Formats: sequence, structure tokens, C-alpha cells
Amino acid sequence: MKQTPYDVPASSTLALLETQEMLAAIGRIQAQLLTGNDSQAAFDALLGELLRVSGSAIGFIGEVRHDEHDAPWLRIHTISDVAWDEPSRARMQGRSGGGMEFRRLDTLIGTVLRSAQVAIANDPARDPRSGGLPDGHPQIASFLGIPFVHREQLIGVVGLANRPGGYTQDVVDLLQPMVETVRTVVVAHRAERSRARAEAAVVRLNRSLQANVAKLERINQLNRALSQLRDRLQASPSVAALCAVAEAFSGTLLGGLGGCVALCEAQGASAGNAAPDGGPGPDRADAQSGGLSVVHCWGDAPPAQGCEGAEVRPAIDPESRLLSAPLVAQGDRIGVLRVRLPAPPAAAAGDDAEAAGAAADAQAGAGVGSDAERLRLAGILAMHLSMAISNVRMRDTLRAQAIRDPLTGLYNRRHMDEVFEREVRRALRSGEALAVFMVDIDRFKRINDGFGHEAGDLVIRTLAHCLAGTIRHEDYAFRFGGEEFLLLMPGVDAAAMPARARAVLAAVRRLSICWEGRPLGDVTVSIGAAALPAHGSTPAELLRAADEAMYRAKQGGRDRAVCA
Ligand SMILES: Nc1nc2c(ncn2[C@@H]2O[C@H](COP(=O)(O)OP(=O)(O)OP(=O)(O)O)[C@@H](O)[C@H]2O)c(=O)[nH]1
Repeated sequence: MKQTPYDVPASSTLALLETQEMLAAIGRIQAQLLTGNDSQAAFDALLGELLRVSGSAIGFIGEVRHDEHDAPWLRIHTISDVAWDEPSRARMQGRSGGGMEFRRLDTLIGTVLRSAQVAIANDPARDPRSGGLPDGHPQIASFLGIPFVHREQLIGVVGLANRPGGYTQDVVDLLQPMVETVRTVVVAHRAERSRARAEAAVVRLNRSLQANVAKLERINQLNRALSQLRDRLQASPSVAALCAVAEAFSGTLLGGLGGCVALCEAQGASAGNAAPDGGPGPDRADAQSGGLSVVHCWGDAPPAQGCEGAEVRPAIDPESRLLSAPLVAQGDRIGVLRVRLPAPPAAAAGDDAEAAGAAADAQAGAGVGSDAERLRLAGILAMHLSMAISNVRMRDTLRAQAIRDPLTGLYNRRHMDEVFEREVRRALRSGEALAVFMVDIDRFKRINDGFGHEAGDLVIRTLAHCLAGTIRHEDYAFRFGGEEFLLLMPGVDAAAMPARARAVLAAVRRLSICWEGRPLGDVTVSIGAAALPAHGSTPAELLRAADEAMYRAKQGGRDRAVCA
């Protein structure tokens, strides 16, 4: 049997040598730990020394942990090679579950864990504290469990077994410096673990801070874009200009490759400035799709077909990658904004698979450039566009109401004052001529008296239409009042007036108007014509000259034109 320091009288030279050797080993282990920071190597070396000094055959060093019910268990840092089956070897070598764990408390080890007291059992088979050994476990002839504490907490256990002759308190005392070193290493190991945990937490925190900063930057960027969108829409005077803004922002906000704005047919038709005097037509493309008219398209434009449904939320068709955001104003669907989205990231193989997977996750989630974000932004873009279209239309309607005569659709007298003033100034500046025709229906009172006021209205409407159709595109027709009209013809001088007047008279003579199936008879007009600069250089002077000429035309027998 190998002699241990305990077996030799303490006064003997050999015992002193052993003690010195143990202290030297402790010094080596501590130095190694300090320089190499390798607590596993320190645990292994310490167990070797504990076995050697105590003369034990097997042993372990374990650290106390607690389960969710606060029951203690041991995480084994090092253990003699006494595995009894494959699972125990796997656990011992850390191949399964991070190493061995002693969780049973009905054993001698459990006794030390529960009591935090040294346990010596020199006849374990009959010891009432022992709950037995797992099947196949090597026999234990003697056992020594030494707990160690830190800040009054049990933090670990040194277990030794199979010392020939068994264990006594003297062995425990002899091992104390070694156990103290084990305690120091466990405390250092714990500190290292919590430092690593803190570091990992800092790294995680940093990552989440970076992600939050990126999110905030994206939110700021989007807020800036949305505020610019609102400003640009507000400053856009027509549906065409609004659609151009939608085009610009669909790229910024949705990353669209092409798109279109389609308006419901009735709405699409009213998007322009249709007027009886041949003003500018509606700004709409030819493409038609069911109840929708494409009024603006750009890039690789998608078709408007398939947008006629009643959905009020933006949606993406996964097959075609078309994003459709309904345009809704005052609860009515007025059209759709449709954008062709880029294809989602393709599945990749090998090293790229992870990156592609992350990109696909982002696509599916709510991150930057994801479909969820695009849907949200498309909804906002569509909402602002709908409101802006509705405002432009309302403004156009109010403006039309303010400048047009409701009976004939011609510009009214108020608008005439504005246009007349502007055209006179323009003509004076450019040196161009400007002709003014005062047109008055002849013997109109007879129609009113003979057929009724509504028949009279029909004649006024028909004549307005005739005048608007007879003048040139750059001319203006106004309802001056009652059955009187005024034509403004930029570029027409006194010499050209008779021909133009003859054309008007002839067009009127060709009219054939029936009321309730009865012909209303011939309708004629008298025209008084005046020209700038020959007959005046202000609207008032020209009006007076034309009015006087018209009076002379009446005097002269009507159905004629007289120049001032
Ligand atoms: N139905 C209808 N009648 C109108 C309207 N505005 C004016 N009138 C009528 O037009 C008629 C104008 O009559 P007068 O000014 O006597 O002239 P006239 O009968 O056309 O005869 P001359 O101008 O001399 O050829 C009046 O009877 C008005 O009541 C209108 O908006 N609708």
C-alpha cells in the first residue's frame, strides 16, 4: 500500500516533504490558473493532487448549482475515469448535456449537498445515508465528501472514495489547503462565467441598440419622405401632377419597378377640364380596364386589370408580385395605385443560404424593405394620394362652378371680366389684334312667350353650344347675360372680323331646334363687332363699341353683323 502523509507521523521528514510537495503543487496550479486562465486544467490538476495526497482511488470536484425549485445539484468539473456505461461516459466527457450532473439527493453526495457538512462513510453499503449506486457503478468501499463555502454559501463539494483503510477527520484536515485552493478556483471560475455572461449581455445589448438605431433612422427617413410626399401632393395642381408625385414616391417608399394609377371610369372622366369651349382635355391615357382608366403609368407598368374588386386594403399578389393599393375618398373607391415589386430574394445554396434565409425572413417579417412594410407604406401613399385627388377634384368643381354659367356651361360674366382684361393687356403688349363680338338672339322674347321659358332655355343652350363649336380653339365664348353672348378672338383684326361674323351667322342659321316635337322656327342672332386697337384699347371701350354696333345691327333688321 502507498504511504500517504496521514499514515506517516507528522513529525517525520517524509511527512514534511509530502506537505511541501502539496504546497508546491498548489502554487503551480494557482500560477497556471493565473497565467493561463484555464480553470479546467486547474480542476484536473487539483483532483490529481487530492487523490495523491489522500491516497484515494477515485474522486471528483463539483460545483453547486440550483434547479428551478431551488434544489441543489452538482455540476462536475472533473472526475476520475469511472464511467460505467456509454451514457455516463458521454456525460463525463461532456459529449452530452455539458458534462456530468449529480442530481440525486438520497446519496452520500446528496447528504453533503443538503447538510453542507463533511460526510465520512467507511462502510457505505450499510450506511443509512446512502441511497445506493447506479447499476454498473464500481463498488465504493469508503467515501469522503468535503463541502466548501464562499460568502456563507455552499458552492462546491470534493468527493473522494476508496482510500484503503477508510477516511478520518485527520485526512480532512490534511486536505484543507487543497480544498481551499479548489474553492478559490471555483470562485474564479464563477467570476469568469459571470464576466462572460455580462460580456455576452453587453454584446446582445449593443446589437439590439444598433438594431434600434437602424430602426429609428429608417423611421426618420420614412417620416421625412412622408412629409415631403404631403408637401409635394399639396403643391400639385392637377391629377396628372399628383400621379407624377405618386410615381416618384413609389420608388422611394416601395422600391417599385413600375406602376400605374387607375381611376374609376366616371371619376377618370372628370379628372380633366372638359368644357364646351374645347378647353384642355382630361389627362388620361388610352388604356382602359373594366371600370378603371389608367391615367398615369411609369417604368415596367403593370396592367390595371384585376383591380376592380371591392378591397379597401393594400394587397400583394404573391404570383405576379403586384401590389395594389385601393384609392378611397369619403368612403368611395375612386381608383387604385398599382406597383410592380421586385422578386423576393431567391433561395441560395451553401454559404449564401444563411444570408438568403435572413433576407427572406426580413421579406416575410416587418423589417426594412419587407412586404409587410411595403403594404403599410403603400396604404399611407394611397391614402395621401386619394385625399389629394379628391381635393383637386373638389377645387376643380368649385372653380368650374365659380367661372361657368350653369345653364350653358360657357364661362360666365365674372370670368369674362378677368379674361377680357388679361387678353387686352396681352394684345397691347404683343401688338396683336383682338376682336370682340357681342351676340344677341333675335326676338327671343317671342320664343319665351310662345313656347315657354324652358323652350327659351333650350334655345340659349343650343346657341351656346353652336357658338362654342364655331369659334377657334384659342377663342373664348362667354354668356354675357340673358340671351346675350360675348366672343373674344385674339389675333383677329377689324379686316378679318366680317368673315368671322359671317361664319357665326351661318352656323346659327343652320340650327333647327324643336321643343316637345314642335319646331321653334328660325333662330338668328345680331352681332356687334369691335376690334383692338381700331375701336378701343380697354375692355370697357371695346364693349361699348361692340354694344353700339350690335344695336345698329338690330336697327338694321337683325340676323346680321355690324362692325364698329
Ligand atoms: N328662357 C330664358 N329667357 C331669358 C333668359 N334670360 C333672359 N331671358 C329673356 O330674354 C328676353 C329678352 O327680350 P328682349 O330684351 O326684349 O329682346 P328680344 O326679344 O330678344 O328682342 P331683340 O333683342 O330686340 O331682338 C326677355 O323676355 C327675358 O326674360 C333666360 O335665361 N332664359
